Amino acid sequence: MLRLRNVEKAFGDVRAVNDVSFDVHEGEILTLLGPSGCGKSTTLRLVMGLERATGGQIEYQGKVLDSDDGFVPPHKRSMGMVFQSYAIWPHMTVAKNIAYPLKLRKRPKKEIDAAIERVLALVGMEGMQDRPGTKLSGGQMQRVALARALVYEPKLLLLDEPFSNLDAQLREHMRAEVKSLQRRLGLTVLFVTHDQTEALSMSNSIVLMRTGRIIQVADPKTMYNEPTEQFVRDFVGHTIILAGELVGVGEQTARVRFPSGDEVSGQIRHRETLEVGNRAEVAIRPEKVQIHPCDSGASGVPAEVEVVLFIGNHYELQLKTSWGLEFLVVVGVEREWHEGERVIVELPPEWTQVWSVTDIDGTEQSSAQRQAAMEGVV
Ligand SMILES: Nc1ncnc2c1ncn2[C@@H]1O[C@H](COP(=O)(O)OP(=O)(O)OP(=O)(O)O)[C@@H](O)[C@H]1O
Repeated sequence: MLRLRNVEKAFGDVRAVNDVSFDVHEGEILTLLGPSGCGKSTTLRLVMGLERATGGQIEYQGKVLDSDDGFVPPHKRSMGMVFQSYAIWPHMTVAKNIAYPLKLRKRPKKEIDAAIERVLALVGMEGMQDRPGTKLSGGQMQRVALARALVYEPKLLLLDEPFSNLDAQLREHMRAEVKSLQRRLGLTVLFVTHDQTEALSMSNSIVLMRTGRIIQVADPKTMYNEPTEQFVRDFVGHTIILAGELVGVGEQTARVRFPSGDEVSGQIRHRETLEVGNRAEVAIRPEKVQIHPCDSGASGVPAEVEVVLFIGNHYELQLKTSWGLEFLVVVGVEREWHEGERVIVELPPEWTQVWSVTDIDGTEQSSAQRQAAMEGVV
C-alpha cells in the first residue's frame, strides 16, 4: 500500500532521514520506533506530505507521491493523521471538530451528520456531539482526534505518538482500542512511538531507527528475541548483561567465563567478531533466568539477593554477583525470597546470547555511549 525507497530528508547539514526504505502492507500496523530525534516524525510527515523529501521516492497505492519529478500535496493523499498534541479546537464542539475535514471537502450536511454519528460510535463517544472541547478529558480529546482522522474513511492512518499525553492506564486502554478498531475497519496504520511496549504490543511489523537510519525491520517477536545489534537488544525490552572472557567458540554456541570463574554457554550473535580470549557480553531477558536456592545443586552464577520488590503478580529481585555486578530479575510468586539470601542464577543456553563487545560497525562502544545512543544523544 505504501512504499518508501531510499528516502532522504536533510535540513541544512542535518540528515533527519537517511536512505530509508520500507513497505507498509494493507491491513497491517507498522510502527516506526526509535529514540528521540531519530527521524520517526519526519518520516511520517514525509508520508503525509507535510515535508518534501530531498531524495528517494514515496509511493502510495501504486502512485508516486514524492520524487524528484513530482509532489502530491497532503489534502490529495487520502490519509488521516493524529498528532502527539490532541490538536482539537477547544472552542468548538465535538461535532464541529469532527466535521472539519468533511466541510473542507464540501460534503452535504446530512452526510456529515451521519458520518459524525458513525465515528463517535466507533470511538465509544455516542451522543457527545454537542460537548464543548473544553469539557473533555484527555482520553476523550484523543478519541475526538482519532474520530476526526477516521471520518473521511482514509485508507491509511498515520499516528504520531498519539497516546503520549495520556496517563499510563488510559494509554494501555487506548492501545487495545486502536488495535481493535484497526481490525474491525481493516485499516492500515503507520504508527510512530519511542515507547517499546507500545511498539511490541500493537505492531505487525516494527522499523527500528537510529540517527535517521533503519537499524532493523522485523515483527515484534523476532525483534525481541533475535535482535541484530546490541542497540536493538537494549532499546527493545530489558536485558541483563554480564561481561566475561570468551573461553570457547563453536558453530552456534560460545562459552564465557566470568570473574568468579563460573562459566555459561549461549547462542552466538555476530560470529565473525568472537575470538577466544576476547571480552564478550552474555545477554538474557530478565524473565528468562531461573533462580534457585544455593543448596539446590543447580549450575549457574552465584549471587546474593540485595532487594526484593513485590509487584503483585511477580517479584523483581535485585541480585549482586560476587564480583559486584548488580541486575534485576523477574520471578514468580510461588516462593518467598529474602534479602541477603544466596542464590544460583541459571541462564538457560537457548535464551542466552553471546555478543562481542564491539558494535556491528566494528567500533567498540562503552556502556555510557550505548546509553547515550538509546536516549537519542548520539
Ligand atoms: N524543521 C526542521 N528543521 C531542522 N531540523 C529538523 C526539523 N525537523 C526535524 N529536525 C531534526 O531532524 C532530526 C529528526 O527529527 P524528528 O522529529 O523526525 O525525530 P523523532 O525521532 O520524531 O524525535 P521525537 O520523538 O523527539 O519527536 C532531529 O535531529 C531534529 O532536530
